[in-house]
Amino acid sequence: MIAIGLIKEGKIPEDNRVALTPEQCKWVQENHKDVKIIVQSSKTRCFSDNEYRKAGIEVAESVSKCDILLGIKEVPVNDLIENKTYLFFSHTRKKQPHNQKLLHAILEKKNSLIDYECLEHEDGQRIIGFGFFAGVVGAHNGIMAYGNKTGLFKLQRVYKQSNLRELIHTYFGLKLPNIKVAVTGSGRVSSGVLEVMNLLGIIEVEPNEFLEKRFSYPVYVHLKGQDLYKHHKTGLYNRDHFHAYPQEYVCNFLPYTKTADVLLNGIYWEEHIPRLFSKSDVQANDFSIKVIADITDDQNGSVPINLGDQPIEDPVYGVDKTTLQKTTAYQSNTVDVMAVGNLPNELPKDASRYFGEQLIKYVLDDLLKDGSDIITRATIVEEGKLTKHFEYLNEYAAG
Ligand SMILES: NC(=O)c1ccc[n+]([C@@H]2O[C@H](COP(=O)([O-])OP(=O)(O)OC[C@H]3O[C@@H](n4cnc5c(N)ncnc54)[C@H](O)[C@@H]3O)[C@@H](O)[C@H]2O)c1
Repeated sequence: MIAIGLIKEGKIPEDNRVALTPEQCKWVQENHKDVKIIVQSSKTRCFSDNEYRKAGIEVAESVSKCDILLGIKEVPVNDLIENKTYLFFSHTRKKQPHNQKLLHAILEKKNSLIDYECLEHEDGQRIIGFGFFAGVVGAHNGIMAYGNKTGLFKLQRVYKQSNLRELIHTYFGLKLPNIKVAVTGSGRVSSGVLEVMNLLGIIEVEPNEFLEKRFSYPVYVHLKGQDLYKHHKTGLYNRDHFHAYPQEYVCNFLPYTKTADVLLNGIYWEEHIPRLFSKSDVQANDFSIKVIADITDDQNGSVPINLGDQPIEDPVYGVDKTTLQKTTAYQSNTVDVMAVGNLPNELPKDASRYFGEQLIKYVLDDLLKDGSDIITRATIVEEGKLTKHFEYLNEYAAG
């Protein structure tokens, strides 16, 4: 018998998502007779202890009897139990300083660590992620902020709805003004954004139409890599080349800053990738963007006026167009920025259900059997030792 524990999230602020919903736990137990799931009691999880009990799942204060422990966010060092296999987002593979002690403790306590972020299909596509729901919530919040700023319409908060279906109901009867929305990115975040565009009845137009035409109804343009970047010499875009040599590319986004009202940003960004625009572009008289939902959410990243994160309850701040300093949102001289690092927590039940589905489909069988290439590539630590793929973390983990 293999015992799997769903751990109570210990990171502050506490995450309300979970790796398997009550229904999914029930399904796993019914379809894997050799598996028992124990849920660690939690008052803040999006599914209550009682919902698990009703599904026939044991709820307990401790999961120390379990072999495999599933969490979401980083496990506090003092909560780590020795000799267990943990799965969670450890945020250690880029040597993040704030998690150095955690990796060190995992080695000391002879744990194994499989990081969800490193679970990838053969072609490098990530198996598990919450991007779609970040896109849904971020797009909603961006359009909501535009409504708040202009007073033209009012959208409700996502986290006050119990799930995505209920959120969709709140869109009934809503008539948006003829705004122009620029959507960037081609991953899961942007697919969540496009879902909301369609649900809100915002119509897709081509880049040239978006730049040149006026519309009497709300429109959006979807800008992917090939629309956003070109090689500084050849003027061409090649995806693999761009990923390898982003510093050789320039960004074509500037004209959109002079016609869009809202930017919903979902591109992948890292240091050498050109930014969408520069800080000083915001000061130009013809900078037309009033609201930016920076769903990607890198401080001073693709959106250079991302001046840091906000909590879910208060997601938007203003950036003064003259001083470029953070200020109160929704003033006449501000570009209003929505920047939240845990957007999927506004739709925790849907996000958890999706997460569990991917886990069951692509990971669980391998985890219960002898492992697989997917599991091997995502295993950072095995029984207290860094694996071959992650030996580069040696110094970091020792510190
Ligand atoms: N604010 C939040 O709560 C939140 C939640 C989830 C994701 N995010 C962030 O949003 C961004 C997009 O996430 P996603 O889930 O859409 O990602 P994804 O992995 O689904 O898609 C990323 C896209 O970027 C491209 N890409 C991958 N590697 C690249 C590289 N080296 N250079 C350029 N492009 C590359 C991929 O081809 C893909 O189209 C990420 O930065 C992610 O961290 C934020």
